[in-house]
Amino acid sequence: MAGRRKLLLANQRSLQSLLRAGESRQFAGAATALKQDVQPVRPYEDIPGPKPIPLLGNKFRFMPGFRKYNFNDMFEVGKQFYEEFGPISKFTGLEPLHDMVFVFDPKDVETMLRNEGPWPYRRHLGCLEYYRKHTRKDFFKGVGGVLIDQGKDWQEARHHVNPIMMQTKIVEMYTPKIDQVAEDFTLLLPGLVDSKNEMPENFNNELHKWALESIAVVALDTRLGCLDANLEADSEPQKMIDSVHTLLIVMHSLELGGEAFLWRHFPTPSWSKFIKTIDFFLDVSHKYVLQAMERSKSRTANQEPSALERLLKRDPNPTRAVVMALDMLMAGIDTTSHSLTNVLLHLSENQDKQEILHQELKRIMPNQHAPITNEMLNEMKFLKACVKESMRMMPVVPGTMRRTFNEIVLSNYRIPVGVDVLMLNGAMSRFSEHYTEPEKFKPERWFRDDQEEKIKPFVTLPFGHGSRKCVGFRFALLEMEITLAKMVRRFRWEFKYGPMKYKSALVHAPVSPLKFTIHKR
Ligand code: HEM
Repeated sequence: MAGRRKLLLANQRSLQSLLRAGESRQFAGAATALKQDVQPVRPYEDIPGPKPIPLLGNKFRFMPGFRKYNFNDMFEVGKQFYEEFGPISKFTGLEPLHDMVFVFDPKDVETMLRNEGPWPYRRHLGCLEYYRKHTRKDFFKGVGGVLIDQGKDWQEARHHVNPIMMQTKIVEMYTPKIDQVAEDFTLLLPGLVDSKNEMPENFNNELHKWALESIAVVALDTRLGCLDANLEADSEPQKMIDSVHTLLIVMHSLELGGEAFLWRHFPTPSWSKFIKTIDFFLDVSHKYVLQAMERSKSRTANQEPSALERLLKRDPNPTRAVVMALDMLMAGIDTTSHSLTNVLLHLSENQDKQEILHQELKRIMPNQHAPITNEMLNEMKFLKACVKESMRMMPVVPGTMRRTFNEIVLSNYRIPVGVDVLMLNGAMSRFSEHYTEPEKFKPERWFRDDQEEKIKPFVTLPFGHGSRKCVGFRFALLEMEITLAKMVRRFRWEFKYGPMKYKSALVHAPVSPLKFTIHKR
């Protein structure tokens, strides 16, 4: 009895110190957890995880010969950590990186995300920050942008961008333009296949072109021309396409690969390529932003301004508009093209679901070539469910990360300030305690009236959550839904070379050749 009272007292004391340490509102979640659970809060040191060794910490685990954990596949790492250590684990000794805590319990995800504070901190790309804040500070003059800024600067940037990028009405204005890009892309498909109706090995590049052309419509207010036939090698669209390809490779090398940290000391080969490529991106974006500024001067009152013109209206500093355009190009290409690939793969593996989708599309789009409107999209319930289900099973961003800015209690462990909490929602979305038959592609589970499935919050978050959620998620969905509708309305898709292999780089990407077979309907 005395021992129990002691525990309760300790519990109350730790709760009081927690409440004293921060704003009481922010610990509401933790407080409820503590009241219900009489277990004393355990110290950070007790969280299980791979043991660091003197001098090298846990960094040796990335060296050849010591790779017990498969860091090339974040889903696999998640599974390995969960099976070895349980629902919470820590990965320390990674300096100069901060300690990481991996969580797999939706209650912890909720506590963390409800306590992320006014300026949620997500670890950002060091090479991009260095480029904007040091290498080219002549141009950026301290403007970092939503991708890399933190604190008040980040909040200020989102304050300008949210009312434009996150507003359904503005996003819906883009449907005809996004539809035109999707139409141009779909018309190219029959010309890409070989005599067996198979896509080429590098179909991935074609999808990148589509994603670049689509997001440029929003970010740069222009059609770049990436889908034009016979592009000259030194034409702007071809150079943009090549640059996207180069950036994806070199940024991975600078952030996670062989040159990570080295570039801070001397200009490594990837760093030099990175500067050359991103300077080109900067020049192109600057040019189109200046053109939009000119256009907006001659806009009449009855003409709707574009998203870029609205951004410039809210904040006439063109540097901010250029930075936002760059962020959209950096964050909106491979994410969208890989997500579309994944839906096509899931539909190829599940021909019965593809047929249900085809029937829905035939009903809503009796004329294959007629433009898709917002009203038609709203009717495409099964299509939307297919996209959601595919993103549950294979999200391109396997988890959400937040750095603690105050002490917090997760799974009854005290987490100190400055720890990167990685919420592995991708792995959680495949747990049978959260979904019935989680390994099965069942779009119907997303219907509200589905009797078998009651969707739990904080499990599946492919676009993140809260005030730092993906700023482009509405545009990403619009692009994917319109293009998928056209692709499945006109062709039956098959993939004969599965299972697809994946690799986690900056995003979790399909890496086997995308040799889809298409059959004209
Ligand atoms: C299917 C495609 C996409 C996926 C799965 C995706 C996913 C994500 C995720 C998970 C985050 C982090 C959210 C968080 O920390 O809570 C994010 C951030 C972001 N995304 Fe996306 N994204 C996609 C497409 C796009 C597009 C098309 C754009 C451009 C318009 C975009 C722009 C951004 C930006 C700028 C951020 C940083 C936001 C901030 O830190 O405030 N994304 N995205």
